[in-house]
Amino acid sequence: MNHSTGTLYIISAPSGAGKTSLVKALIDADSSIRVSVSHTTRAMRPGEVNGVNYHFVEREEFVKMSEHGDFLERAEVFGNLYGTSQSHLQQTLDQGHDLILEIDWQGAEQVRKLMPQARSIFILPPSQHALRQRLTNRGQDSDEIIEGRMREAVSEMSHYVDYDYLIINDDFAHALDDLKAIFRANQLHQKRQQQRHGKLLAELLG
Ligand SMILES: Nc1nc2c(ncn2[C@@H]2O[C@H](COP(=O)(O)OP(=O)(O)O)[C@@H](O)[C@H]2O)c(=O)[nH]1
Ligand SMILES: Nc1ncnc2c1ncn2[C@@H]1O[C@H](COP(=O)(O)OP(=O)(O)O)[C@@H](O)[C@H]1O
Repeated sequence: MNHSTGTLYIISAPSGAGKTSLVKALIDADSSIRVSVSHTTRAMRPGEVNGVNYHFVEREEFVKMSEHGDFLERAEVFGNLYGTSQSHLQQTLDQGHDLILEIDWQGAEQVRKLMPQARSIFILPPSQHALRQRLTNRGQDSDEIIEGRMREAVSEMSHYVDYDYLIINDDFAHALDDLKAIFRANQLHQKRQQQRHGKLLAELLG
């Protein structure tokens, strides 16, 4: 038995905490890890690419997909719909790749019920002040949108207790090390399980 299934990871954080930057740095360092591309009805930001950052769709198309059962999970966040498409998800895991879902707490709850083996990570900013600073410095949202995200941040952050791991993204390099450590430890665990399984199978088959 050389084949092992990848692990599904849920990563949540309030908007602006740095989850997209951390996940990008993680996959730059380990190309075997995949990130699921969600569908959203949100408007595209400058520099975003359809099919890369998100699949940008009209509300009508999203609702149609939802009624068709295309989503593993979906939620309304900041007045926009977001969802994880089922297609390729299991295939990616079966190919042995770890797969990351960057989703909010509502989506995380749905995925935990369906796939209890998923590991979940919550990323916190060092302070609300730093969070506002990052949203402002990112320079992609209006003041009104930033205020809305700050209001939602408190409610999103209150769910961190439900996650397996908590990372404080104060110093970026330190937070990235923590994230890498979680993936590495799990990969080693999976490898060990695989060795055990291989040994058992060899014994069974004589
Ligand atoms: N439930 C769910 N939430 C999602 C999905 N994709 C993104 N989100 C969440 O939607 C929120 C807003 O994401 P986005 O518009 O990219 O803003 P950003 O977090 O400020 O970069 C974040 O909390 C994401 O985690 C998804 O497929 N499902
Ligand atoms: N540890 C950090 N210190 C300072 N700025 C950071 C840090 N991590 C991320 N940022 C910056 O904060 C902004 C928001 O990060 P982003 O990854 O877009 O957050 P999210 O995906 O959680 O909304 C970006 O401009 C990013 O470069």
